[in-house]
Amino acid sequence: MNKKSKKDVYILSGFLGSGKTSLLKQMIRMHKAAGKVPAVLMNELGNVSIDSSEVDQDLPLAELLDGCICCTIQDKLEAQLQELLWNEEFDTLLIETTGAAHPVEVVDAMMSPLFAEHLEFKGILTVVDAMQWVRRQELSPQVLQLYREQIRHAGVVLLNKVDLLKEMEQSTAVSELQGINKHARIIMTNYANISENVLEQISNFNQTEHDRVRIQHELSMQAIVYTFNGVIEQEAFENWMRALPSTVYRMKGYVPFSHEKYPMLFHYSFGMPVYLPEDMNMPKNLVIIGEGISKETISHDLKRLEQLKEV
Ligand SMILES: Nc1nc2c(ncn2[C@@H]2O[C@H](COP(=O)(O)OP(=O)(O)OP(=O)(O)O)[C@@H](O)[C@H]2O)c(=O)[nH]1
Repeated sequence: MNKKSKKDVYILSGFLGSGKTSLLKQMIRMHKAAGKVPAVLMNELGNVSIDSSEVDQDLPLAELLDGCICCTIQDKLEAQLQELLWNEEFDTLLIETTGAAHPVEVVDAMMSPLFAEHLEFKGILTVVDAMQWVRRQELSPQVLQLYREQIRHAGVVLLNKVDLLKEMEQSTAVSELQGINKHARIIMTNYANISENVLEQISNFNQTEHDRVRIQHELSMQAIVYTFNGVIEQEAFENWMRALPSTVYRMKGYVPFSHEKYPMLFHYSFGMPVYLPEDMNMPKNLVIIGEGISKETISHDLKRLEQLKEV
């Protein structure tokens, strides 16, 4: 593991051909200009990588081919991430997803409790092909639904290829996208050309701690990592879990219950918890993925459960 242990992670989402690789190139340029080293993880559906030749040779690069991060190749993703974290020197990880990926599933696949404490999830940037958006009625209902999901969970939405639209169409498209995600910053781009202050909207890129906390609260999607120091009562944990808002989509990790020798593997998906005993010690990390949730509140509440057990 290198000197800066927490790596900022951005997910680049968007339908096929929308401009994700163009955005990746812009983000690499921006990070380099700020003196940061970005690493790139590319996921493609085919078994040959086409886009990886677009990435500068000197950057750490991992490729996941022949399947989508969010469903078929989760294990490979874990292995690739671990390899990058342990063997490469970098500050930021840029993940380019396939056009078929659901963003919540990608965040879920990426935030493994085995190493989540080394990752700082910054947000999702979704690229929308402006012309395809105008003609979206030609898409199947399933593809249209995926489109909406990619927009709904983004911190920033790029309405890309605006050179192909008339001015009137541009403003209509912007308000339609804002209607789907009122928290996101919607920006019109050509060739995904964004300015540095767009990254400032979703990260602590050159920012004070105060600004970072304020902006994090406004983000659409968050992944929070809590590391337990002590043990907790299962009943108290379940009471806490039941009081969570419905915008917590997913939790997973190893929870140290007072009655168990080792932390238990815990999975929670849209309200349904599953517990599995472990027969060895695992990192006591709990990953919480959702929208409009506060890291401070969650950390405070879980710490209190640990303190309850101490007295
Ligand atoms: N006219 C126009 N073309 C663009 C713009 N941005 C990207 N393109 C073109 O659109 C095509 C797809 O761009 P990419 O950046 O490769 O998009 P992608 O989302 O990575 O594509 P896939 O990896 O195939 O999903 C390329 O031929 C780009 O040159 C734009 O703003 N205007």
